[in-house]
Amino acid sequence: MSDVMMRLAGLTKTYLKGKPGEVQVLRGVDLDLRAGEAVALVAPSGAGKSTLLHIAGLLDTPDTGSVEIAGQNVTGKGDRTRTALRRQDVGFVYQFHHLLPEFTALENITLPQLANGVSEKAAQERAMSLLDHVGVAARADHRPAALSGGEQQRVAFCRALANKPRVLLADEPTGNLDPETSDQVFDALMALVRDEGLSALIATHNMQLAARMDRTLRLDGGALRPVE
Ligand SMILES: Nc1ncnc2c1ncn2[C@@H]1O[C@H](COP(=O)(O)OP(=O)(O)OP(=O)(O)O)[C@@H](O)[C@H]1O
Repeated sequence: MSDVMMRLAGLTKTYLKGKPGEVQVLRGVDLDLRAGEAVALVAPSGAGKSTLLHIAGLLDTPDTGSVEIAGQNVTGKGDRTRTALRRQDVGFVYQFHHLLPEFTALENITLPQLANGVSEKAAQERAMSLLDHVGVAARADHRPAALSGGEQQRVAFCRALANKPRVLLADEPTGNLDPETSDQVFDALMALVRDEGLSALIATHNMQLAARMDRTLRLDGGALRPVE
């Protein structure tokens, strides 16, 4: 189907295969993430949420099954191609921001664009527009240590979207914030996702945040099931 932005089909993953401690984490994960759709991923701790997000984000490979992004089958491609596709098509947000401490907020968002061949002027314009969108433009020249946790996470969202990915993957993007800040920062993320027309798979333990997305899937027993 043409409106499927990311298709995961029959993904399996076992750690320590044939060794003591073997763990079969994914046992056949299927997901069609449609263009412009935001899907919440909920999972008990240890169910394999990070494993799934890393495979979807081309940071790891499945044992079997395939990952397709915008109709292109990524499975089996070499490291270099997968890295290029990841840079171009996928934005990643983690629970902790992972911003570069020695660079300002603005620089953290311009650097990935410069690495992708964007001109400095265009990169800065894009960065400022994103920062403005999430309400931290006034903090553009601050380094991460001089920003609040919520501001750091907003900057991390901007960085993830800097290169205009088609798919956003997020692993507990507001998980380290207090509930009120988490709510506001999550609103900023959803506004970005909607306005940029992104397809998003966002892991959260918070069912109220999950309810703001288009649908919710639970990862349990190695497979995805809808949550009503
Ligand atoms: N490299 C590895 N080698 C062996 N076992 C691993 C490895 N990575 C993860 N596991 C195991 O696989 C299971 C799933 O791990 P994963 O990190 O994907 O879970 P998770 O759902 O993200 O957990 P959490 O919500 O607690 O972060 C866990 O039992 C974990 O201990």
